[in-house]
Amino acid sequence: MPSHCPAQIIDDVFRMNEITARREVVAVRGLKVTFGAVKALDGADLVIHGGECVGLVGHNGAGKSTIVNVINGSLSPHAGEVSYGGSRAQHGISTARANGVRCVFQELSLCPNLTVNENARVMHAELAGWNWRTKAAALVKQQLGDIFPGHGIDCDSTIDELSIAERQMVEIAISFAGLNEKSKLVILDEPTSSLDAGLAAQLMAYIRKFVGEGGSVLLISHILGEILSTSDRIVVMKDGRVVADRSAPEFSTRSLVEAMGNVVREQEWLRAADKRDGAPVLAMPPRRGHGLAFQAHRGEMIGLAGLGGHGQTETLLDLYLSRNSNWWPARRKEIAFVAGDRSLNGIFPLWSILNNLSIASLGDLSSRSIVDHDREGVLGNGWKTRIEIRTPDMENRILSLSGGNQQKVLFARALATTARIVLMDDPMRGVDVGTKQEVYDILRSEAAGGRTFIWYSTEMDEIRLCDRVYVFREGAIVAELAGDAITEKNILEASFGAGEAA
Ligand SMILES: Nc1ncnc2c1ncn2[C@@H]1O[C@H](COP(=O)(O)OP(=O)(O)OP(=O)(O)O)[C@@H](O)[C@H]1O
Repeated sequence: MPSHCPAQIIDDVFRMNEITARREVVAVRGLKVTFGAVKALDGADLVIHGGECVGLVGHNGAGKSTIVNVINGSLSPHAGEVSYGGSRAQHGISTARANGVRCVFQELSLCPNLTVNENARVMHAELAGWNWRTKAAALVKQQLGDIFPGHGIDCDSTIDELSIAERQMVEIAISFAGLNEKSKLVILDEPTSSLDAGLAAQLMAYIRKFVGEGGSVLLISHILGEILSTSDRIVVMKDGRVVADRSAPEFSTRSLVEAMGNVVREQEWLRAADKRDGAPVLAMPPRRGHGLAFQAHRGEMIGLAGLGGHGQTETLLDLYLSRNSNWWPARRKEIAFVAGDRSLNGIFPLWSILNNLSIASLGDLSSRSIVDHDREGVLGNGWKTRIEIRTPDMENRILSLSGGNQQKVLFARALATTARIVLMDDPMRGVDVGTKQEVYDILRSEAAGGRTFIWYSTEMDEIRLCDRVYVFREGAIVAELAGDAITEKNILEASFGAGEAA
């Protein structure tokens, strides 16, 4: 066996890394995909090399998920080329998988009635043989621990027993895991949409480790901070085309927003004066008999903060039920709800976009139980323009919309009602920066007009927009912050219970 001096070994390692880095993992060129009148991809090019994290950004409906569906083999382009590892092969899901392409979809795709370990078996056919359960359990446990140390997920639970954040964590872990062969390219479409800041940071750190070891990641996110901090290269899409493709340090938040075709707004969010005069419009005693009570006043924007899954969604549901009967629906609802898990609780998948939007306003749009379809159409077109729902026709099926555009419909459904209180369960999941700015303005003006918003958000920037914030820990409210006391530091301290021991 030849002996090598240490310098030579280091040289070899460097050379190997360079070869890996230049290796083309996936390349798509001149892709065209149309859905009826919509050009989802209009000549898009994208090349991903070994050992790099490519950030992919663009407005809702820009074509990001469509390009992903072509890369993972589930959608055949109408024109263009797809190659894996530098060579063209027959396009399809099995070719993509054989070339190490794994994908975490925006709409999570785990089987809800199977356990975590059984889902791993579905995704990894190589987990075969009489002891596949033991192998699956070891694989998932190890991968979850590597990405999300201290996760606390029981892998024998069925998926429907897990929170939306835990489901997202499981799907991410299963995609990175490899029994015989590691994944070469992991595509993450909005991977942090349901993760709180701590879990998102763990994932970003793992992505850097994975690409450092030669793997590749295509990271799609509307949270520009994580794109800028984690990617080596950033690709910007607009209307089905790639409009910018540069190394990450060449971008700033401003230049990214501009490249996406949005105008950067500098204006400061001025918090309104304290609105806690008069009787609260909504109140709830301390949850589980401990912690603080909840109160909301007319025109207040109240944030629910804390680590994900600590009782925020349950509080929203309790508040909703406190004003709604399950068995006798009110004609005019006092309270509207924007659901967090859009595919599970939000959209009616077989209905049109318009019907999905108007469903909560039918009482207002009808007389003698007959819906006035002209007024319904006006309502739909008004919101289509107001928050830019990208579709040629509101009569199209809701599933023809991109994920972010579906989310806008859910948002419009609640805002279009006459309800004076709006509960929002992380409603901006997957919504692009430009639209977010529009929506923040709408919220601000509606609150000034006396509407009350109760807003659970996993994004610190959104929590900072609120007048008052309740921080949750272990199912109860542990802190109340108002005005200038709403800072990331105070929220984190309350979330982790820092300072209590002191
Ligand atoms: N199955 C479909 N039927 C009809 N139109 C579709 C279908 N899938 C996607 N589209 C359209 O193709 C365009 C691109 O959608 P895509 O999902 O790729 O956007 P995206 O950039 O991923 O958006 P988002 O940020 O909201 O996820 C959109 O206009 C969408 O409405």
